[in-house]
Amino acid sequence: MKTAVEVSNVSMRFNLSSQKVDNLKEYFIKFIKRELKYTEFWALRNVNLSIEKGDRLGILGLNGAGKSTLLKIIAGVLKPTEGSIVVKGKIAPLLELGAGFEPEYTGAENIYLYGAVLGYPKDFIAEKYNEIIEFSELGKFINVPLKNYSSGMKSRLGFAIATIVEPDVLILDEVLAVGDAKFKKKCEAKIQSMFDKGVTVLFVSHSLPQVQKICNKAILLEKGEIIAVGEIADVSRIYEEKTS
Ligand SMILES: Nc1ncnc2c1ncn2[C@@H]1O[C@H](COP(=O)(O)OP(=O)(O)OP(=O)(O)O)[C@@H](O)[C@H]1O
Repeated sequence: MKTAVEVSNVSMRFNLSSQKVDNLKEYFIKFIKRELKYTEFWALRNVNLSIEKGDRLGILGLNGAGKSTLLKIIAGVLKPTEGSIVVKGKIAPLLELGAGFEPEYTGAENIYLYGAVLGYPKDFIAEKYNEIIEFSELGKFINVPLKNYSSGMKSRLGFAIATIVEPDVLILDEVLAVGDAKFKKKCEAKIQSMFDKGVTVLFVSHSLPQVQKICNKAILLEKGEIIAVGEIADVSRIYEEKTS
């Protein structure tokens, strides 16, 4: 079996501001006077994980357990405080669609911008440009600034750009919003076709039935630490015990 994703000793620290700063001026004054106080908070602690090629891994855990933080680190959106990540092949992070969009630029311009954020070369985006527009069904709105899009339109464009590669690793969030029911169906069909090709999947969800339907393996996170890892049936049992 080949490894698709290797997470080694990953820890993530956030500095939680423990006081209210009302404006930028106040922030700078407090900053210079060294009056800013932070509480250190470790959202992930010493996470080690090896995901085999073709595995579909569910990430389970209560609110605040660190699930999204782990996915963002694997997707390269967040840099871990400690540890390292290796991802083999192309990755399609379907997390916060369009988080890298620029509101003042048109949809067409954002295809290049967001494509660059996802690490696609310019030539590749140019080649796939029409396909992206076609999938997004934005028609003439593609030349309108993003600030005039509805949230559904933004996520449609985000999905169309993020799935233009044939990914080796697909990162999915249960709460992924991709527009109306009709467009959602089209996205689900696209995701299913990636599943059929044997893509490696990382899936975050609070719905155990949904995780059981999609995944063969799972991990259970608690307060930033992995407390169970293995076959979906075994981890489900532990998760049910914890949540009942
Ligand atoms: N940018 C940030 N700054 C400070 N704290 C953060 C930041 N992002 C996440 N956290 C904290 O890290 C912890 C883990 O958050 P994360 O979003 O990974 O949890 P989760 O398991 O995905 O939760 P949920 O099920 O509620 O979506 C939380 O306590 C959260 O408050």
